[in-house]
Amino acid sequence: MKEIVIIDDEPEIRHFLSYLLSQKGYRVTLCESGQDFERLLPELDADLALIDVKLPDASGLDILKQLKQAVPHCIAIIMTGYSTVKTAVEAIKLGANDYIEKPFDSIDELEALLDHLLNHHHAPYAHEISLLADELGIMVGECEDMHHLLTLAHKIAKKSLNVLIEGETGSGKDVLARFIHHASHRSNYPFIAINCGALSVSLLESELFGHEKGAFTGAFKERKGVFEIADRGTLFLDEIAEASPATQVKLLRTIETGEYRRIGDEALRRTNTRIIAASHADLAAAVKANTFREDLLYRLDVVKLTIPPLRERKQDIPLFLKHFLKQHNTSLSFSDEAIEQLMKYPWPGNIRELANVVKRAVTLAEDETAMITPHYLPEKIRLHSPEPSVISTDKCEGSVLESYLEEWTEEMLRLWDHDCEVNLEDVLLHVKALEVEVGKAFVSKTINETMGNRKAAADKLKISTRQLRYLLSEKN
Ligand SMILES: Nc1ncnc2c1ncn2[C@@H]1O[C@H](COP(=O)(O)OP(=O)(O)OP(=O)(O)O)[C@@H](O)[C@H]1O
Repeated sequence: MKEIVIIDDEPEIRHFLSYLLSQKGYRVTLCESGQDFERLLPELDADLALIDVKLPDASGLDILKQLKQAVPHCIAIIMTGYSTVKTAVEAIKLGANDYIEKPFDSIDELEALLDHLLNHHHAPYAHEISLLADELGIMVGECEDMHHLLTLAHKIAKKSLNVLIEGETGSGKDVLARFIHHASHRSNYPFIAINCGALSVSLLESELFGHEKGAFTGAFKERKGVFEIADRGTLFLDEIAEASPATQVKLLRTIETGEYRRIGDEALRRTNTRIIAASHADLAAAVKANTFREDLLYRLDVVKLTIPPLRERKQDIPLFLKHFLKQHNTSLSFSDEAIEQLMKYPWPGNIRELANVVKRAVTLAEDETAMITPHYLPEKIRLHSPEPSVISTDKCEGSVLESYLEEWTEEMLRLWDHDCEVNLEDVLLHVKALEVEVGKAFVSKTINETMGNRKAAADKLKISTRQLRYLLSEKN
């Protein structure tokens, strides 16, 4: 017989759960305080624990840690009130299997959750995650941090919580947002992605909230906004840090109340959209720099998922290569030397950059060879040495630029001296690489100066944010 322990100081909750679960044939043990739990712990061998997040003499998180240490196989569910949802998410990060909100909305759902957890436990979750990832063309890889991240994303997907995804450019924020949408109960409704950095203030507001006919010059007919289109679905707000202060205020209001107005319309409309926001910039730093609203960050950052950059999960590079080769439907493979070279490169553009490198190599190598050798890799990768000779987006000190320029000049003079056969295309690629790296260095330096505010950096450099993203090789 499966044993369930209930740790809650409210007698009504203990009695209700005890009655419900005994009826279902589970053996139930009750604890009314942290002290009670500690007394029981040495003898405890429960299959499932329901833990109140706040007890008068202990925190649910401490109890969870003790439980996971003493009885690792025990399934843990945190019981929380709305105001403590953030703590519940914290509990999931610490190993809780799920959380439920009190008062319980639906007893059926609670029963179904307990039955599912007790009868299918860990393996099916991993299985469900890998099935969904396959379906969406997501390569999960072997990095433990990524596995934790996807497990957490999968667990919270079914809750109506806003999510904030942080991660460097090209690291897979959009991919993760789609994964959450498809793992949620909203998957039959639209997933809409919108880039807050790519549109002017008025265009962004019209995209978000919609407009009435004649609301502004050029508004020839009425238009739905994405809050309306993604009703009951998911709205992915990419590059949220770049929304203007005025748009941030409107977003905050809609996120808080679920209400909005189309531009040029007085009527109040309602939306039930889950927000997933993403930023490559550190939003906490943006709040400190007064470029992002603290209250908006608080609303968005209910669950924060941080994607590690590719350079911190290089063990996955060979798997990504296979994944992308398969997508190109080719029999080509990478030589050991090419893989070695790819493993040394720091990948400032992350997975997008890697995908582009594979695409380029396949295009060049197809019909010429069966093996992609370093020859088919871009200069920046072939020339890269583990020392910081290539400018990365987060290292933009003058010395790094200087050493890159020195290396570039040396290589150009070598080509010029004709001691080897010259392929003019290679020379021109080398010139192009210089343009790219110098552009990137200026942009990175300016973004650092503006504390991550891309709009301010673009203004300072007298370019558009779209151009800035292009210079950072963020868009194909
Ligand atoms: N785990 C993954 N498996 C397969 N492909 C991936 C994975 N992660 C990212 N990619 C691919 O890498 C590219 C960039 O991913 P994505 O657009 O999600 O990055 P991003 O962090 O949202 O970028 P940006 O900061 O520019 O918005 C896409 O082509 C995507 O398909």
